[in-house]
Amino acid sequence: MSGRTTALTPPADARPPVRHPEAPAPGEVIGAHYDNCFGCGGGVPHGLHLEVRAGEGVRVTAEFRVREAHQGAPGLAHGGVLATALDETLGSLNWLTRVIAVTGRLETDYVLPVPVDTVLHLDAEVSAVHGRKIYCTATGRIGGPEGPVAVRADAVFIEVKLEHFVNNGRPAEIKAVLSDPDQLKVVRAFEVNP
Ligand SMILES: CCCCCCCCCCCCCCCC(=O)SCCNC(=O)CCNC(=O)[C@H](O)C(C)(C)COP(=O)(O)OP(=O)(O)OC[C@H]1O[C@@H](n2cnc3c(N)ncnc32)[C@H](O)[C@@H]1OP(=O)(O)O
Repeated sequence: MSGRTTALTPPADARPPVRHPEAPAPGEVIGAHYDNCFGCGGGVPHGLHLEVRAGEGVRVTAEFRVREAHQGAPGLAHGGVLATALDETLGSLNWLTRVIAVTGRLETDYVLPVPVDTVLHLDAEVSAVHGRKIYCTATGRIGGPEGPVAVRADAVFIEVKLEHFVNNGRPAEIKAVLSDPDQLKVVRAFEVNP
């Protein structure tokens, strides 16, 4: 990290993140948390369809192919879409800690333009935890997992309870989720870690 706002710097008494004993094994694909999620859901035709894998420790990797629907400038990915890819990858870290958290702050650096059809190789990790604040970073590389960094982000996610979604989501979608057995498995994964 460099030149970051104070809010993105963990305080001195922050602690290292803890991988949950039931976290997906390294290399395992972390499935979509919601079919209609713009970042990972299979039910969104123009979505990112991000495929995320668990890594070692509290780390994930992901791939995202930029498609025509993701353009900003002609032939280039929209910056907001790239921020979404970083945000979604960071959000997937929830599955390694089994702590449910939402983005509080996301600061993004755009280093290289990303053409349509490029595969963005993402990785993200939690660097520190302080109370409900989860400090994390992500990078997106092009030309391969070891290629040059095209985008990167530092973020603070804030731990929330399931009520955050139940109380704030549109009732129709909440009702549908709570009556879907597959979706309930996602909810239960977090209920075991209150
Ligand atoms: C039935 C449903 C099934 C659901 C199944 C599971 C679904 C799993 C979905 C996962 C999805 C992931 C997808 C990708 C990640 C998104 O995109 S998440 C969506 C984007 N983010 C949001 O919508 C969040 C909107 N913001 C909020 O709701 C509220 O501001 C927050 C973030 C919950 C915080 O509110 P709050 O709980 O009142 O927090 P508060 O007590 O004021 O502060 C707590 C601490 O956090 C710090 N803090 C608060 N806000 C910030 C901030 N913006 N920046 C820095 N620090 C902050 C405070 O300073 C405080 O620090 P301490 O004083 O403790 O040191």
